[in-house]
Amino acid sequence: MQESFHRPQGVAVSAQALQQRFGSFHALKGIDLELAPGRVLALLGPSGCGKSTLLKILAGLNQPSGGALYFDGKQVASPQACTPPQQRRLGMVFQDYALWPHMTVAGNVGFALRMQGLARAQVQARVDRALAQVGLAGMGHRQPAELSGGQQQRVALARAIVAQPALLLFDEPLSNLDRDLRESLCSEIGLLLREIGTTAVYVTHDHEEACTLADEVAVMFSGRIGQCASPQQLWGQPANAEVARFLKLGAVLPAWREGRVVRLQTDTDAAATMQVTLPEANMAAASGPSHQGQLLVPDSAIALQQAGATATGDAPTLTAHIAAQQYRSGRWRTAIALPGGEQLHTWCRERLPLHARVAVRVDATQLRWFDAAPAAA
Ligand SMILES: Nc1ncnc2c1ncn2[C@@H]1O[C@H](COP(=O)(O)OP(=O)(O)OP(=O)(O)O)[C@@H](O)[C@H]1O
Repeated sequence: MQESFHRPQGVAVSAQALQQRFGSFHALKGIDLELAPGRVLALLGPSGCGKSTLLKILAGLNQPSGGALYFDGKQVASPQACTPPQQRRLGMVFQDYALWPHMTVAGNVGFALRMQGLARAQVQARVDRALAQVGLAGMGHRQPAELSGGQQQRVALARAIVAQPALLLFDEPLSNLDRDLRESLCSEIGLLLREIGTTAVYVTHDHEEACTLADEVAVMFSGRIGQCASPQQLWGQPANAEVARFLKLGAVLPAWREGRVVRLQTDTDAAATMQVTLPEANMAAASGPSHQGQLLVPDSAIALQQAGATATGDAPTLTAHIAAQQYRSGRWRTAIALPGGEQLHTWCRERLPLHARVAVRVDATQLRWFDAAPAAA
């Protein structure tokens, strides 16, 4: 029986319950997404979570085994029918640039326009404009082999935008470049996307890249979206412990709560328990009166208590030990290990002895609670 899906209005991309099976392996297990025109979505997640598989369905390179995909309210993919890539008005940028080595830069960028039968002068004008937009004005006569990796990726970007696509797709385009170049090109791509206003989907496993570029970030795990939100929301209000762990927001500790009162063991001594009352806003992932679950202690919520200092006010404290320190830009980035092995990170002015026992003051207003999730099907 064919499932029924709604025809989305005013949405550039709408994925409804998308599934992808490869034989018995279920690579996408029901993806729902909506992307407004001109917005940039990053697909972020660990290796093998299904980012590229989802991008290939958007590109028309894979046909979904379930669900439906709409571009501008028109269905482009379902298990029954699939619009081919060349009819989807797409621009694509891949990790390996995929430039034709025997063509000049201008030849590469203008190829699709020539195939569309545009007049020579028109092709030239649009190629020149696209090259200027990516910072390669005047380099159209060069061969790809005469360019650096970063410049080749700019050519690929110019080629993707020159035909004014309705949707731009990026598959880890910066992962072959060194760190400095990655950072600068990433901000440039972000600015360019805002300038041209094209809807875009960008696959990456790099948190910073996702935040720099995207209006929304979908964090994926094992073929599902764990959370889709703005970078600010994701970092400030992670929806579950898996998202918090993946984003490395801090330590995620097993705990117990009754109402808003959370208790966790703070030391190897079973009697040592920290008890805090969380603000209502930090309990969004809680239901029912009491529950076993996990407490996120973000790195930003902790401060090392000076040796010998007495606890101030009723700030809760954890006992931990110094696990490692690295000197960076005049300060020590300090890893603190909690009894269960989880680590928190903070900055110190001074070097501390390795394995020294320390007390860690915790700002309870920054803690977040997650009820233990039922076992995944
Ligand atoms: N054609 C295929 N046949 C069988 N399995 C596949 C196929 N394509 C992808 N897979 C599997 O589907 C899962 C998701 O793969 P995908 O490439 O989408 O992950 P990813 O999140 O993009 O990972 P990475 O960041 O490493 O590129 C993986 O387990 C992969 O092995």
